[in-house]
Amino acid sequence: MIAFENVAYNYGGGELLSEVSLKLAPGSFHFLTGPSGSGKSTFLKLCYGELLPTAGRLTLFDREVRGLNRDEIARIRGRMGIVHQDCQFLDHLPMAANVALPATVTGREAPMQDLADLMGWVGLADVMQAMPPHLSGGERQRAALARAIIMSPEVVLADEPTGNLDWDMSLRLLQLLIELNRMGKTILIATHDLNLIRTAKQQVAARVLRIAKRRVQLAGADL
Ligand SMILES: Nc1ncnc2c1ncn2[C@@H]1O[C@H](COP(=O)(O)OP(=O)(O)OP(=O)(O)O)[C@@H](O)[C@H]1O
Repeated sequence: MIAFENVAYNYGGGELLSEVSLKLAPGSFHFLTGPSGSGKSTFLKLCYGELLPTAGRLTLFDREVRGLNRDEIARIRGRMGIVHQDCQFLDHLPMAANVALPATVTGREAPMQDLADLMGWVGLADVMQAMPPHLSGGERQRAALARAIIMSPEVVLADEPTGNLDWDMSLRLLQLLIELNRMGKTILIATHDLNLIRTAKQQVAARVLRIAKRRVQLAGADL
């Protein structure tokens, strides 16, 4: 589904990631961890085609990304749901409209009932008509997850989705991601919260990728 073969990435100041070779299989659950600045967001951006490798071969849904045109990359990205580190919303639109935006902009408007079901699933049924500035951090993160999955992606990539949340809210968000995985979605979460990883591993066969010294490698069972 996502396959790195000897991939490197370099923003121009020397290699940030080197010799990355790994595969994310369909239905798998991965965490990505590593120190601040080690390249977690960069790795995720490679996974969704925002950045292209500066060396090596990266395959997304069986397509080598280098050589794809913008439309082809956009189609691949349409099969992925991305929860960004800073979940931004359009402040002049109610939450339901914000969540529905990926559907609206592609002209495939989500049926109102589907939208209501999705908002209910993330626990935001009561704030569908609220404006974004009135939401708490936890509500915003759950709305960002809802927005990421409204187009039924096969893969969900989340960049520090619990970064600003308290533990209870982090667990709630984790639970939603575990449920998505049980529905068959491939999940990759960048986080430096080891407690979150340990908690998840009690419930799913999550594997942990760790970035260290520019390499991305499977961490041992010590986590
Ligand atoms: N567009 C860019 N141009 C140049 N350097 C960049 C760019 N984006 C990120 N970097 C640098 O690449 C390194 C890795 O950044 P990245 O955001 O991938 O790390 P991270 O592990 O996600 O960090 P954090 O945990 O703090 O979010 C950092 O040193 C950062 O300054």
